[in-house]
Amino acid sequence: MTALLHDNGLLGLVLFFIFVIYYFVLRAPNICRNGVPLRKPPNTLPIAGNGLVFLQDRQKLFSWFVNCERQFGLETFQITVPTLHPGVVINDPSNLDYVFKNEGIFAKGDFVKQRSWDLFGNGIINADGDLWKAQRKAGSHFLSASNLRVLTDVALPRYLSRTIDHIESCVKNSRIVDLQLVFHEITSLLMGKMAYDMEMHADDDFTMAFEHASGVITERFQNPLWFITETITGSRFRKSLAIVRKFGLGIVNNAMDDQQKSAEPSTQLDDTDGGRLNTVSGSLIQSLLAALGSQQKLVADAALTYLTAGRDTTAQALTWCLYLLMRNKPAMEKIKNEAQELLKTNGIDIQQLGSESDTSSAVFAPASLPYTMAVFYEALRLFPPIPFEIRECEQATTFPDGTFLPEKAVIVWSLWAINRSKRAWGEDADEFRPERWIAEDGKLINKSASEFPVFYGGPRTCLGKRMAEIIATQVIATMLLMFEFTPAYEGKRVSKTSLTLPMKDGLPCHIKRRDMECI
Ligand code: HEM
Repeated sequence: MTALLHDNGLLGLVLFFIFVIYYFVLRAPNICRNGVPLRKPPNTLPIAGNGLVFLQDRQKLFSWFVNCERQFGLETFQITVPTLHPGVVINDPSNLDYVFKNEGIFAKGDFVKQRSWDLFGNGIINADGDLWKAQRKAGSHFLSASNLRVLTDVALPRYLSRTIDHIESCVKNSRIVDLQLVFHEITSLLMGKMAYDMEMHADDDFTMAFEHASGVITERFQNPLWFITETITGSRFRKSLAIVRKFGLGIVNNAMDDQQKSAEPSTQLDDTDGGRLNTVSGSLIQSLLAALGSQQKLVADAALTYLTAGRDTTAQALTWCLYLLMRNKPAMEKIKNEAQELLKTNGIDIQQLGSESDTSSAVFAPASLPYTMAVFYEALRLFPPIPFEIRECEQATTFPDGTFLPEKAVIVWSLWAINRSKRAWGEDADEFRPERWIAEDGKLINKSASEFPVFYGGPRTCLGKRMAEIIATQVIATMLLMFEFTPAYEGKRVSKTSLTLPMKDGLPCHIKRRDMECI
């Protein structure tokens, strides 16, 4: 088809569109519930279907999903997009639960894989079967309880202290600080050291290239003709991919060198902080190498997928969290008071906060900071780091609500819209109200994966939820005890096009050091 387009220009294009319309629109079967075709969103066009909706800017697309959720409620509705198999949008938790529990039926499928292949290849997010199992096992080892203890006791205090030094020097020089960059730097240092034994930074060439490539991959999900438009507009994308691939192979080569160097295991037990961190350093990439063998490209795909899964999502969640807090001073105060009380109860001197010898990490655990966790969860609700999910039916099936899905049907759900459902969250669903997460006994309310699917669910549930929660509580509590933040921008912030939810133009802030004597 592509050759035809190149050789015969306009004629090729016309034939191509006829083919598309015939194959994907006129031939497309209607999806039914109890024998009745599903309803379609208003303004669905005869041939273009809902294709134009998906070409819109992402904020408009988010709003479209929210409006549909408010109009259809739990009812599953049909969407059609030229070049795609028939699709449905789901909002009903019982359907979501069915998807989570039947991952053999609902796979990423060709639709997702074709678009994300250039960036993730066979990395865990795209992999099925044995390849998925091997990467999941390697990840479970990396995120074991003992490694997470090294994260809380050694790695996070170390990198947090470095970040605080950086913020303090900006404060002294009255410089504006981009908090998105700050959080990205913390998670880059953490993941770089613990997962790959590498020094990684938020503003290195690799990160910039990865961000650009992720934006282009997302556009592929919105633009049905991406494979044509990219031949014209894709030169920066191809350069970015080359940088990302080179970086991925670099991680693997380093790890292979380390493997050879440490072929003779040391018999000395090093129980210092540095020693404990060194035992974890590179543990993810080493487990991936052990699990996947020496296929360098595959190991590099796996490593890069873990990097975006863990580093970007967590940094973005923290960014939106601080964005919401700056608009809600009482919530900031409550976090500060909660953290301060905890330090007092445990006899920890507040003056040592943020130093290399800071021991607050031992007490700043998610379970001890319910209000801080409530704020984090409320930020995840309003700004889910993975705002959309797409799956494809590997075989025909029927949802619990009676919707029959033929093989290859595409299932879409928008976390952005589900998390703003007035039916599920009340009339104030659009508002930031962390208290909705606190039960009468003061503990955090637990929601099932299908009610609050930000970390996915079932066998493929997010492996790093605990890691993200630990990082969030420590970082938020420490930062709010030490500093006051006010926005250095006007109006609202929005996200930029990406597979995840980075904030467009960052989160520039004025920061003031709190007088710790007076706290
Ligand atoms: C707030 C932070 C985070 C959020 C909201 C989040 C959310 C998610 C979601 C929605 C998925 C399913 C993605 C899909 O398959 O389409 C996922 C998968 C995954 N996440 Fe997270 N994640 C977070 C942090 C982390 C961290 C810190 C790690 C650690 C490295 C991590 C590792 C993974 C892995 C390995 C998977 C793939 C699981 C599988 O397919 O078996 N995530 N995450």
